[in-house]
Amino acid sequence: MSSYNNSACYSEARRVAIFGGTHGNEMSGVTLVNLWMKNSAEVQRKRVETKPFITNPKAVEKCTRYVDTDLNRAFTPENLSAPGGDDLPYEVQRAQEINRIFGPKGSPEAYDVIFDLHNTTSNMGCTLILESSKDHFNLQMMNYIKKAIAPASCLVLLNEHPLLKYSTSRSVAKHPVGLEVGPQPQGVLRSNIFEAMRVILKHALDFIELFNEGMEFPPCTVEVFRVSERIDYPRDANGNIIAMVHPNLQDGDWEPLNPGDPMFQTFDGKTIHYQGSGTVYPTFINEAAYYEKQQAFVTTRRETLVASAIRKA
Ligand SMILES: CC(=O)N[C@@H](CC(=O)O)C(=O)O
Ligand SMILES: [Zn+2]
Repeated sequence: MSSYNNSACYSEARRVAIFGGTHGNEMSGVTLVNLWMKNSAEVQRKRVETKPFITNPKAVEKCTRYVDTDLNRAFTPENLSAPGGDDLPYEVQRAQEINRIFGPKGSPEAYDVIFDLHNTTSNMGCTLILESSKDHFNLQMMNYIKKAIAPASCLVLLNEHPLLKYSTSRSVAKHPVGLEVGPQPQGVLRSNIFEAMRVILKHALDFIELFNEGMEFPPCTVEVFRVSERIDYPRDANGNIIAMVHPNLQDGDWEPLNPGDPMFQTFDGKTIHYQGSGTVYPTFINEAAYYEKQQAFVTTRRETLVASAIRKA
């Protein structure tokens, strides 16, 4: 019996995957997953079967983000059901394979949890990315990890924006978790970033083990940063970028940005100010991979979510 009158039940989370190389040039995830594929003792738990998996081996081989198209945008219903076999773009074929192994997406057979390991060139520190504010299992996991790593910190980015949300590799799981750690240049390994990622994974797996052992987690609150708006670089009539991230904003991920604050600096030295309606928390500031996506940074708004008590069904 539960000691809380409002606890959410989730089935045991036995099948867990750790994805690396969804982007082939994000080296912490690639390296950790390769390491754990050789020897997975570190990521196994008594009641958890963990499968480390390289999702985009061709991109890893070439040390590039992707070969034909971004794998972390490819898990749409259209792609996952597209006929065409070998004629499809490589990442669409790969998405279908991953969906067969770890999904099918949205079905009871899908993996319980997928951690997808990413690095960013932005100064974001440790960031966990969620896709739903209603997944109390994941919210409890966030609370557990935050407490376990204190006084170090990790923030939670909530991407459930109707237009800005995308179809991620991890979205085939019942409980998708993105882990984004930076700053780390593309194709580069930094020991501090690698170790930070490793520690988060350890606590995440400990949480799942405790849950599977039957531990009940009391209600809690979790601070999240909800994706609000995509901000592009200023451009001329031909679409060419005419300004850079302003020095005051550069590396200022998660710092409040207020109306009137400097945002961009044109090549001839003019400052462009933020014109929004209130305080936002910018993140993914000057991420290298987002130039092709016309995104200089995203704004987020801070909110506190309530997670119900959870226990194993
Ligand atoms: C820099 C980077 O690749 N970020 C990830 C974020 C995520 O996993 O949601 C992406 O755009 O797919
Ligand atoms: Zn990535």
